[in-house]
Amino acid sequence: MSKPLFLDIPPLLAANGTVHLPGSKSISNRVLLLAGLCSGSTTLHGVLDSDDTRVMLAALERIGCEVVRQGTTARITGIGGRLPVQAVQQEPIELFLGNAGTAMRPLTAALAMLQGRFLMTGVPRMYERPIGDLVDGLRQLGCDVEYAGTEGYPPLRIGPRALPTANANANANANAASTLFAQHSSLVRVRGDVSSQFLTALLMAAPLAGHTITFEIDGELISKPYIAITLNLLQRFGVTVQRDSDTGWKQFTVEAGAMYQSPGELHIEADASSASYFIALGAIASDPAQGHSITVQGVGADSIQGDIRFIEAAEAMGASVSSTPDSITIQRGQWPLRAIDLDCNHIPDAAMTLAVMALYADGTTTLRNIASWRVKETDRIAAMARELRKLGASVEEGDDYIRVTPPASAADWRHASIHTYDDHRMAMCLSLAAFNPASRSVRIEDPACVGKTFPHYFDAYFGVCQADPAHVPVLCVDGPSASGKGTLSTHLAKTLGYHLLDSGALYRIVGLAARRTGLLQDEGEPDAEAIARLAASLSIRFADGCVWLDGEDISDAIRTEQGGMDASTVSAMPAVRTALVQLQHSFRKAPGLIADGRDMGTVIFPDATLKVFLTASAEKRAQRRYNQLISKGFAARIDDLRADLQARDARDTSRAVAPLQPAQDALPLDNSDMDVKTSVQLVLDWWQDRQPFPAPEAHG
Ligand SMILES: Nc1ncnc2c1ncn2[C@@H]1O[C@H](COP(=O)(O)OP(=O)(O)OP(=O)(O)O)[C@@H](O)[C@H]1O
Ligand SMILES: Nc1ccn([C@H]2C[C@H](O)[C@@H](COP(=O)(O)O)O2)c(=O)n1
Repeated sequence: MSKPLFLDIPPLLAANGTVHLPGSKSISNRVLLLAGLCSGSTTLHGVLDSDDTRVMLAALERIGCEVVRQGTTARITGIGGRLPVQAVQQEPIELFLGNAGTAMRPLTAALAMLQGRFLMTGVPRMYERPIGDLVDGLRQLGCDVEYAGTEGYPPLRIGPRALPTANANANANANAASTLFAQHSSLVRVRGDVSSQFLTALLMAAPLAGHTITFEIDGELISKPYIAITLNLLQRFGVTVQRDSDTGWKQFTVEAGAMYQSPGELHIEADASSASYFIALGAIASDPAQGHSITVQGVGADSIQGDIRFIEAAEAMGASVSSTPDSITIQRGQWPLRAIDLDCNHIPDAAMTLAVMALYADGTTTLRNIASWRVKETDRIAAMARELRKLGASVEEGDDYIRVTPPASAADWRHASIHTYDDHRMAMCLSLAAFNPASRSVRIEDPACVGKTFPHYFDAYFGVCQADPAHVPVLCVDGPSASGKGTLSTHLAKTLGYHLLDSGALYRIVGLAARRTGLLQDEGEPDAEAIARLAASLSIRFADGCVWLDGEDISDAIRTEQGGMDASTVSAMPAVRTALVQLQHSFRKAPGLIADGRDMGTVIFPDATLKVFLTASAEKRAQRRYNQLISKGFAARIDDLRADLQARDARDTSRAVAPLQPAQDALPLDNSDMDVKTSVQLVLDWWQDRQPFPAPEAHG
């Protein structure tokens, strides 16, 4: 199945718990490149695993670095400031960099300083993000960078940098050329008011020039904290950047002889911009009166990231925050939040979160000096204004500011389907709108876009959010054995981003445990009360697609036909059914639940949003089960399987408690002649019909 089209977030009530954040994107991509330019190996711990770092790693491998990844640790063996011979060739090497500005800009600068040929490409939005000022800066250094599409924008074609000898194009002559170059110095003028990434890129590449370079900033340098990260990390890789004595932000000099030196090992702190969503979450929904708080691990008071100053802005809006060197704890302080008027130039990315916090403020919030929003993953000022209006807010936007007035009253909040513009930050910060006082659910379109920096964002978010169970939507799939409930339910859960309850597995586990302990035997009447006590005491865990009982993976053990019959036997015991009710209810958590079984719609979740009763002819079901077993290498006889299915159906249907039968309000679905894809789509259409949002449009 393709990427989920949307994620519906039910109304949320409160937030409490601890979140472990992924590594910083800004630091990860900088240190990956620096490690790639060094000699020798550098081991980086806590590397962000996301779209943007993946394109950087792939590019490093293509230019000749050795990359070994294990979890969040990466060992990079760098090229030592010089391309390996195989990378110096006539045909350009294409490097696809997606929509990763933190890869496109610094890689362009570094590669342009070297002696190879490259074609720097990306997604269509990347071709709308200006890069002309960086290219101008590189050309001042003798770099050969051409626009392969529109002037001023990627894609870019890079050729060997001109060196001051007659035949300096060859890598072999680079030593002689750089000796000559060391006697030179360059003054490069760089615009500072569009993106600080241009200066970052030039500074990181400067040691490759082989001579002294002074960068002079034209205009006011924006996003200075990002330059501070660059300077800090360059220092850790042995490169000192000298700064002007006036403000420190007008002139930067990298001396000839500066050379990258691997620090050997480096730990990357968690992403401060990603922390902003959880800082805001704490401020909005962690009520100290209920003993609630949100703790963010991995980034804190010692952070080198500029976005850590989001804390000050959140405090200005009323958050109560305390920090350790590597953690932040947040609770609700003033409520409603306080409206603010803030220059956000120092926290451009995290400031988007303030725009959503503004929905919960006591007046109009103005965020200023955010012109850079317009050239990010999308035009974030326009996008934010449009989406906040959908929720019921009044929004004024200017070239470099946004002004947000919350909905006048609870009744003015709207159900909104939030378009995310392939922008991870739009998806993450707008998820906070689900705490609205009108208990409106919020649809986040294309939720997978968070993969750019925080692939497991929604797991982390729902892991600390609480909802009234009555508000958590449930979709029940009941029906006889082998009708395809599990298959359908798994696809639905994946597509809707919901939790999955395989209630049959619970009865199978009880059956297995009862047989293992001798409480269930082929002969004699089993002691139902003893089996119910056993059921209540079991330590069951569903994780990583497996079923665990007391630490043992029993996924296969419960799937035998004997397991099915034992499950059917214990499931007919009223005491066993009662013992499992609470456990089944505990699966009902935000954002929603797909419940697969026999009595999901009739007994366990009678208030479910949608109930499907799935059937298929006994013949088809036996055939499917047969195929299933044979494909797993088990011996099977179709006649036996049909007989077992019919015996199980008879027992499940005729038992006194919670028999297998359609709920009165269930929609029947006979999939005897329907493939999986069609039945999944049909149920999704039924589901969509019951949502307050318009049907989504497919996206690429
Ligand atoms: N619509 C369908 N068309 C064809 N095959 C299907 C369809 N739905 C499911 N199947 C196949 O039928 C087999 C049984 O499906 P599944 O395990 O999902 O059934 P089930 O109802 O959950 O069974 P049980 O109640 O025993 O757990 C699987 O191999 C599955 O791939
Ligand atoms: N809600 C449920 C789910 C399952 N059972 C029983 C009936 C089945 O024969 C047995 C195994 O279920 P399966 O894994 O095949 O779906 O468990 C039930 O009574 N109520």
